[in-house]
Amino acid sequence: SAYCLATYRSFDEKADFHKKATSIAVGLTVGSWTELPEAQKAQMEKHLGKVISVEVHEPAPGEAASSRYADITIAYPDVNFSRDIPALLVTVFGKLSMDGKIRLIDLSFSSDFLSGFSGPKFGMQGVRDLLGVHDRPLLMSIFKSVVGYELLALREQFYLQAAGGVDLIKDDEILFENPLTPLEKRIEICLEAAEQATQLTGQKLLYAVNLTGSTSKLAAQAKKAIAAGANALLFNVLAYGFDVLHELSSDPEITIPIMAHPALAGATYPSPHYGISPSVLLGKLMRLAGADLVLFPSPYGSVVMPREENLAIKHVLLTKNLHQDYAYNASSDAILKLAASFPVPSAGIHPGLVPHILRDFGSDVIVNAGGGIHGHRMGTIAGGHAFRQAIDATLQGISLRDYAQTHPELQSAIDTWGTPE
Ligand SMILES: CCCC(=O)/C(O)=C/OP(=O)(O)O
Ligand SMILES: [Mg+2]
Repeated sequence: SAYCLATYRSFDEKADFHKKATSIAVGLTVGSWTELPEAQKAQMEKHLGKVISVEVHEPAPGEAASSRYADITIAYPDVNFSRDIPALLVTVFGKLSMDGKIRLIDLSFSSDFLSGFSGPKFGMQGVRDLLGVHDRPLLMSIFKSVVGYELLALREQFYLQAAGGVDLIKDDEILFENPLTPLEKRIEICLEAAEQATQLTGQKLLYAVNLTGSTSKLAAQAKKAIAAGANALLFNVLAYGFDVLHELSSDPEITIPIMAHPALAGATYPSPHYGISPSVLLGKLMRLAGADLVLFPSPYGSVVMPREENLAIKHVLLTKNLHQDYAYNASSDAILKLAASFPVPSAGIHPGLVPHILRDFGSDVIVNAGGGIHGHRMGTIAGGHAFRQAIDATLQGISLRDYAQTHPELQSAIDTWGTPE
């Protein structure tokens, strides 16, 4: 049979980690092993978890005993669970997530398990194709201060963002269905504004409207949005669960890209001793569940995630396949290639940070900002221009300060937020 692999980082001052690994492998699969009669063992073997590796890290001299840990990899027979993310997560980290200082730091999937997932419907390439932009990073802006606003105010704010040359505009994740700006109306006025802006910029534009409401109505709500002309969806995945994203992304009638927002991720990824690593939570699982674009805190903004974690997310969102061809995964010929998801490092991004973003992510990235656009001293349109100028300069290998000498919007952004260069 084939296996899904989970790697944990377990902290314990004196545990026998090999013993612990065996108890995890048995406890989360067949329950008990040594006491079983031989006849039963033969029958249960295919359900038995296997310890793949245990790497113990003893504290260095002078280091606290509490820093002792082991990285433990366990192979779980995929015959033990159904082809859905809840089944996998409950198997590999359900009860175990509550059992002391232990963190899920990696997951890899058997081809059989992956066969249950078609991944992102558009992915990075598909989003680029929709916009007709293949030669540079994309630029996205975020509505700011939307709650309590009337349609006209929203329309105006949308137009100013679009006129600044952004490629995508997203609702803020805290904008829900409300009497002032109901979904269909919001879509109508924003797409009108988009058309008006396109006459100025010549650019196409995606507007990711926030898909909200009760889970049972989400698919219908998405189709209502599409009927109203929506061309992208924003979705607060973690508040609903990965399986809801999977349902939406695999629905053939949902024919527009889905943008995954990381809201609530901070409840799970930050601790080094507990929870789930960002590359799993905001990387592999988002792509597996079918997110076309994935937002996550950048290493340099206001809500910060360590740079190595950002780079790990980038890797798993873009890598050619999520299948780990392991000795235990017999069918290596059916390696599936899920479409790559667009990385969107976010929060506190301003034009001065563009060189860092392109250094870390290259061109396959979406530069995303709310305050960094609306907070521009010369106004929102200038905010978009400043970002486009920063991207152009960086792609040409010109320093922002030099480029700013002939580009006032960029100069003004540097005056306000500086640039680490
Ligand atoms: C990581 C999510 C970022 C987000 O939702 C958001 O609204 C960012 O806004 P700014 O920090 O760019 O103003
Ligand atoms: Mg937001």
